Amino acid sequence: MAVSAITNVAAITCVLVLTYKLIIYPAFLSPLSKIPNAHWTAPISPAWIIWKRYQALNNRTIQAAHERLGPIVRLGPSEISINCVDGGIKSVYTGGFEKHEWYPRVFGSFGTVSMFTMTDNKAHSSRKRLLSNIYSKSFLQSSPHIHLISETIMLDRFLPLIYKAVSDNALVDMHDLNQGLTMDFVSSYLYGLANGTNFLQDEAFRRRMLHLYQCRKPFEFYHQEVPDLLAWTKKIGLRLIPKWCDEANEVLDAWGLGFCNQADECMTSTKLETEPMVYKQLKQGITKQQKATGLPDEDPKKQKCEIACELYDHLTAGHETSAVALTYLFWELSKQPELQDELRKELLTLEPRLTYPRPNSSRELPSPKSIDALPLLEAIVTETLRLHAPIPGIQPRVTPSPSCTLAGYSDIPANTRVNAQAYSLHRNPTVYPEPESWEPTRWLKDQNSAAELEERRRWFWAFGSGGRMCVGSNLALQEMKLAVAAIYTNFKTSIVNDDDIEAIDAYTVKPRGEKLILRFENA
Ligand code: HEM
Repeated sequence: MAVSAITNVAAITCVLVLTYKLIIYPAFLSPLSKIPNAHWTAPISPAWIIWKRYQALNNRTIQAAHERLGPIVRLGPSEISINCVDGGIKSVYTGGFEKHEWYPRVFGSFGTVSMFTMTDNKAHSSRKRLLSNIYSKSFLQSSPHIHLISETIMLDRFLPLIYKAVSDNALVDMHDLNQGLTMDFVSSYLYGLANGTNFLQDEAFRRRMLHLYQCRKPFEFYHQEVPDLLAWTKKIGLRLIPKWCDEANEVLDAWGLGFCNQADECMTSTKLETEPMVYKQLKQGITKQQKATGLPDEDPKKQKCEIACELYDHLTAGHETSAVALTYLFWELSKQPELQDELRKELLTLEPRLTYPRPNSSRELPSPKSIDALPLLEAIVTETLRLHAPIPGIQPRVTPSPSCTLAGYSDIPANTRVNAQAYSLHRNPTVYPEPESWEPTRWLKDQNSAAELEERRRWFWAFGSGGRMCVGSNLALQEMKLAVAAIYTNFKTSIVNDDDIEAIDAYTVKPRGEKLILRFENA
């Protein structure tokens, strides 16, 4: 009798403690309980947001919650979303909150981490210091390597393809071609022009590799949001991620490693065609850092994996994002023939012009600086990156110890997952009136006040902000502007098939239909 009374008291105590810990404290007493709930179950369970993520509705769901509840919302017992600059992205991202493990869980490769996937700020800064300079605007604009890459890709691959399509009256899948263009560009800079891809001219290989890369994406959810479930199911022999994803990973890893082997053979080259700019900078930097520690040289195999992992991220982050931005830019412009004419007028002020075929076989292109200075082109690119941000999804960070204040809410406990998303920041109607409308003029100096432009710039988050901001933004902008300038100097575009052009709801996006069929005509 006494024993059963003790058991009962223990059981009741247990229930009371659990009720307090799992319901009463998080829902009513935690400092997070003051933050508006995106869903009534958010304080006690992350299930509802995980379910939305499983259904690929993350970005839209969070946006709807901010529209209803304001600049800060609670998504789960220990997860919040912010949607403001002051007290929001300025505190979290410029303030250097560390990355959440979400990144290495899904994007890790070669058994190690890269600048993109490192959670620790110190290790990250030391890696970023090695690479910032060769991705800076001034370096890229005056780089003879980028000059040769631009000339080769534009004059020998991209423009001849479009020119031929016009002559043959053939249609062009611009989304497919954009991925070829950006992969050729970024891989040539990473590993050397002679070692990079030639996706533009090798259609079959391009389609195969892009398919392998894209086919794994629907399964990223499991790594990102339910890693424990993935581990448990694996233990009992149940596969949530199909075997062919592993096979695709193997092929892609071998491909990434192959680039590094080729680049390594060109380490001593100073020829523009073969010198592997980013590879060389990274390898020399990592070796120097290792020497500075005074410890023995790093195991060459380990170093190889570190470099392969880092550069594989640049290859993937670098081609996919710029390609999708170009797809939406061509789509928007193809709906507006008058704006194409206006842009062409601006492009014809370039010296020399980007005319194709080349007059007198000249290969000289206008300087990147002169292309960068064109206001309408700049406005068109910026507006595309606002409305069709290639990374519109959440960028999770963790709050620091012991606590912090965000959007006016104080005592937010350490280790709370906090996200912002460009999808929402770019849809603030006070900053961007009629946010769903693609309106390049909102970025023009002569049509907006300095204060309006400054505010729009502050909320513009296509490349993120702070120490973890995109390292490749200047490369992306330079190659995109060159491609758009080359096209609209010479051609007019119109839409033939844009079925399912609406973007998927994900961290990185693409059109649901994975195509954009355009007709090109001589301008
Ligand atoms: C329009 C094109 C691009 C867009 C919109 C874009 C966007 C972004 C964003 C939003 C981030 C931060 C992500 C996060 O913290 O979750 C990022 C990081 C990064 N991006 Fe880009 N990116 C573009 C092009 C490129 C290119 C061309 C490269 C390669 C050279 C590149 C390499 C990287 C790397 C390595 C990081 C990690 C940086 C760090 O953690 O310090 N990106 N990018």
